[in-house]
Amino acid sequence: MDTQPIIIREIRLQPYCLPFRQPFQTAYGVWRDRRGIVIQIIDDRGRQGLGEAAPLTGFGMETLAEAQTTLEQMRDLFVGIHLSNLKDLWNLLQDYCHTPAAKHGMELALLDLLAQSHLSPLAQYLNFELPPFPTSPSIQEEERKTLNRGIAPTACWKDVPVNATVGAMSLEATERKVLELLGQGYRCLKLKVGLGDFEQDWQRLKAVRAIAGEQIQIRIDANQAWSVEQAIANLTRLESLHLEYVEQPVTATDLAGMARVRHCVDIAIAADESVTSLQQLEQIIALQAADLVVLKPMAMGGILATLQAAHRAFEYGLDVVVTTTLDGAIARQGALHLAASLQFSRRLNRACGLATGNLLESDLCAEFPQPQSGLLLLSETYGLGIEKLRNFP
Ligand SMILES: O=C(O)CCC(=O)c1ccccc1C(=O)O
Ligand SMILES: [Mg+2]
Repeated sequence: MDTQPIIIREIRLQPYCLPFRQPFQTAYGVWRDRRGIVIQIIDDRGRQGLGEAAPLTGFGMETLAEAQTTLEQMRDLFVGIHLSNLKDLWNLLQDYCHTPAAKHGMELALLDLLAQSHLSPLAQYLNFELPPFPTSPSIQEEERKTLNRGIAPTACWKDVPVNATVGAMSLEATERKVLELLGQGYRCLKLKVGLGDFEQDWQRLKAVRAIAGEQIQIRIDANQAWSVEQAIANLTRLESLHLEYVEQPVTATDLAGMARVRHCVDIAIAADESVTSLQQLEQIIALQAADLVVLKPMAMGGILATLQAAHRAFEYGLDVVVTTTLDGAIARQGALHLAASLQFSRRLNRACGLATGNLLESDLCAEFPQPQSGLLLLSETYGLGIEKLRNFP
């Protein structure tokens, strides 16, 4: 194994703008495109590491302009630096916590290089306990079946169960979308709610359960839209639909309110916007405000901080779901490697929110993994596994 340190020779920054296929609607409003910055690092041996910084409103992240400024500062400081391991990388970036998207992007490009220099896929590099990819098709088939039921009792990390993401849309459009997604083999659907009248959400969710049947998991995301009283009333009404969980029913900062909702309704509560740092996770634990946490590497300031938070959550008995922030292919691939490495530790056993690539009209690279039967497959390539960038605007 190549244990020589990597030496940063050049850092390139390239802004991008990727339109959504259809405007994506959440309780935050309508998103038409996704903007960010691609980070390309060349090391002394000519290898390329790729990262992506894409801040998003509502998750305590910096603005795009701030991310750009921070990345330019890093570019000027980091050329010539030697890195041998995760600890070096952690130390290099620990002062950049106030610009989580920029930190995420730089970290990911360096993780890509470190994993390549260790001749490992990133998921494996993140967790050296990981065995080589399972190669026997029979084993893979067995594991696939098990994963489709939402449990991962055997040591499989080659593919990750994912949920389909459905924006807030009309009843008819939701029904069409759900049929399409079930046809593609998804076993877990996540619907955005909380936009207008709860009556509309209720009709939509009832229709989705009727179409999907009881075997499909349905999770919903209110993106902070409800008051504590509304959340209790709405979720009580939804109990009969046997939802998997509700994400962020109330304001992110109202952890006591979220704890109250959790104690009043018979549906699992997931903290999302409420957890963008380890400190916030500790508060959620202290107040018993959630049953599980949704972790977004872009909002947490990188893969390593998310890994740390996930282990903390598991330690306290909270489930974890890794999701993207509707990013380009580079950041999605990073989140997928993280989810795979956590899945190997056998603690991550819920579908992750990583199947967001198809919401975008174009992407950062020509080819990226497509979910198959509700699973995202990892490639065996070293590092992040993205070889070729597309020419993007
Ligand atoms: O979880 C998913 O399916 C996709 C990720 C997602 O919904 C999301 C994407 C961008 C910003 C916020 C959120 C969210 O979960 O609230
Ligand atoms: Mg959410």
